[in-house]
Parts: sequence; structure tokens; C-alpha cells
Amino acid sequence: MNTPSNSQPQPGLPFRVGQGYDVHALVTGRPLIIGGVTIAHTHGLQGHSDADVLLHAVTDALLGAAGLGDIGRHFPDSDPAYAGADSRVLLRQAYAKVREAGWVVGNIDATVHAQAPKIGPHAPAMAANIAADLGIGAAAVNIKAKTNEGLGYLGRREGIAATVVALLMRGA
Ligand SMILES: Nc1ccn([C@@H]2O[C@H](COP(=O)(O)O)[C@@H](O)[C@H]2O)c(=O)n1
Ligand SMILES: C[C@@]1(CO)OP(=O)(O)OP(=O)(O)OC[C@H]1O
Repeated sequence: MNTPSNSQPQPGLPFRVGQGYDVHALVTGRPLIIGGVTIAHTHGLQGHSDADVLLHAVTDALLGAAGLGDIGRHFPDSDPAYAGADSRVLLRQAYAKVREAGWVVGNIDATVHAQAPKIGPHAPAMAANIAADLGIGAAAVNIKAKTNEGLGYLGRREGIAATVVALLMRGA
């Protein structure tokens, strides 16, 4: 009997869910890029790539739902090719692999955990970027934001985190 690989659609299972999480440190001298939007701020996120914490969590949610591992497996942070990489390009490449495995995204729900700056005013632009990269309507992408109520490293503005849930459906 053939055993389907973990990334193949399972018979009788039309949906799969995935979750993604990422966190990056806030430092001076870097731009703050979240969801493909550059936000004017005193600090930016540190990382090998452009450190787009939201797009990394979206990418991991999609890869996870498809059973394709995680972002570091596909785009290692030890590879100079990804130094300063545009995370929108990585998201598009990851989603192409998800599509090749037989899945299309249904919807994305995300939370950005940032004591500052305010994310709400930028959320529509972030959703539009993600939707464009995935080839879906912006209504299928929901971006929320929370402070950390001043608690812990997020509350002390030492970093910004993102958590994401993605639903995949069998591809057409
Ligand atoms: N970086 C952030 C954090 C929060 N918001 C918005 O404020 C609301 C209240 O946040 P609490 O953490 O105090 O519950 C939240 O629901 C967001 O609408 C934001 O825009 N940016
Ligand atoms: C995006 C990648 C690309 O090299 O690097 P970083 O920007 O450091 O981001 P992270 O979320 O820590 O890990 C994933 C990496 O693969």
C-alpha cells in the first residue's frame, strides 16, 4: 500500500490548518517592516532577512498546514542568499510549494504582538500585501494587534512577535 507523503492531500480530508509564530528583536539602525509595510519608528527588527516578523509567521502557518516543515528549512538563515531578503519573495516562494503539494489558502488570521508602534492604521495595507502575494482577496486576510500590557520582553519593547493561523483547502 502506498503511504502518501506528509505534504500530500489525505483522502477525505479537504481542509488542513497550520499555525505560525515568530519573534524578532527591536534594534536601532534597522527599518521596521511588518507585513511588507515600512513603518516609521525609532527601532527596526533584527534578522538575517528583512526580519518581517508577520510574513515569517504567515509563511510558517502555510508550510505547517501543508506538512512542509518551516521557513528555516526552506530558507536557511545560514545561507547568504537570504541576507537582507524581501520576506514577500520568501512568502510567494513558500506558497508556490504549498500549491504544488495540492493546497490553496482559505483564510489567514494574524496577531501582531507589539507594545509599539500602533499597528492598526497599517493593518489594511499589510492584509493587502499578504493577499496579493497569495493571490486571494484581502477579505481573506485578517490582521489584529495587541500590546503586551507592558509585560515581559514584548512589553519592554525589546521585540515584536506575530502569531498566525492559516486554513488550507484542497487545490482546484
Ligand atoms: N501595537 C498595537 C497594539 C494594539 N493595537 C490596537 O489597540 C487595541 C488594544 O490593545 P491592547 O493590547 O491594549 O488590548 C488592539 O485591539 C488593537 O486594535 C494596535 O493597533 N497596535
Ligand atoms: C527568514 C530567514 C531567512 O534566512 O531569516 P531571519 O530573517 O533571521 O528570520 P527567522 O524568522 O529568524 O528565520 C527564518 C530564516 O530562514
